[in-house]
Amino acid sequence: MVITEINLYHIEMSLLTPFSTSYGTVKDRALILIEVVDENGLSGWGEVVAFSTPWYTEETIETCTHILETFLIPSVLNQMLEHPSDLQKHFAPIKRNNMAKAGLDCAVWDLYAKRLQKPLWDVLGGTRSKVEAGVVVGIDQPHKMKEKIREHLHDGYKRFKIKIKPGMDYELIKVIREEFPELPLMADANSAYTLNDISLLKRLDDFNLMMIEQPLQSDDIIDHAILQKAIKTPICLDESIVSFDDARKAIELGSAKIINVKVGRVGGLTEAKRIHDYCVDKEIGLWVGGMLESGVSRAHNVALATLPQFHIPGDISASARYWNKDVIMPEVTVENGDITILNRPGIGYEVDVDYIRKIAKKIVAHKK
Ligand SMILES: O=C(O)CCC(=O)c1ccccc1C(=O)O
Ligand SMILES: [Mg+2]
Repeated sequence: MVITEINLYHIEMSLLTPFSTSYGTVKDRALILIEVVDENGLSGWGEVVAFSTPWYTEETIETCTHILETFLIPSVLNQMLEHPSDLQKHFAPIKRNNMAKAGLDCAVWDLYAKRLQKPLWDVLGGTRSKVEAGVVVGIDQPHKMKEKIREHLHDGYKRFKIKIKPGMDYELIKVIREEFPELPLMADANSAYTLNDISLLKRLDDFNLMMIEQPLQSDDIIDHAILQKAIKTPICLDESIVSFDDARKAIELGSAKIINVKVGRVGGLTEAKRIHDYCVDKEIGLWVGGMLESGVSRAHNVALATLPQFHIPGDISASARYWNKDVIMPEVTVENGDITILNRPGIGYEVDVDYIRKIAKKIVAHKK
């Protein structure tokens, strides 16, 4: 296939409820939707999930725009690609900038599957016809967090993640556990602790959490290995894993028993699948993470989650959990805690281009 045109749609959507983590709060979500068009006029879609500020990783929407327009798009436009994994050699001279790469990678995977007239989940090697949905409750007053959990339980979600931070940890989880003793519960610290907090982190073993996500700093895989030896709760790494090699090293060191795979963080579906395949042999638990993203990226996440090692329900919730109106048709829905896979070519959901054009702050077309 030859990509003859690449369009960047800069959009902004307001979250229905602000989302708070140990780093801060997100309310208005800026995103870039990427459309790649082939020589036959067929389109594939991807999304840049970086935030406006570098709080989660070092990338931002602005750095991604720069890297895409100056390096990634020129390296791909009008090149012959046999398979989406051919992008890796075009990306190789450009270090990191994974969210910029992932946006393009996902668009090319969607296009590739559409050209084959096959669903993306099938082309990726998925084996499930539905995926289990989990949900995240941001940091808030404990009674409000419990209220949210009650609502989401009612909606059927199968795994509950709460955000924690110093001062909102032991007592918070305790009050939640008192009301929900059997809840499949986990906590995400977004790097808010250090090894100085080891006694507190040990005490969290009291709560039978499914896992604790990214308790220590992003690059602390050695410290995470020390912590994992000291606590019973399985450690799940998020921010620390930005590549296949990071996953390999963290597993080798014993820094985690579980990995949260985010397509954006690792640079696309090709790298995500490599991590997946490695973790099958190593018996590492896997789930698909979320980035408060639009339906385009949610659709890619659903496809990825059909791969066999994704046994744990991910941060893949219904569109309506985030947005008044999503950019795909139909929206992603959760029924009895499951998202049913659509058996249509590519991501399976239709992108609402009219709506995107209407809300876009800027549309930039690239062709030679
Ligand atoms: O998409 C979601 O439902 C929320 C997922 C989430 O927790 C998150 C959202 C934005 C940035 C980082 C994280 C995280 O997993 O740490
Ligand atoms: Mg996380």
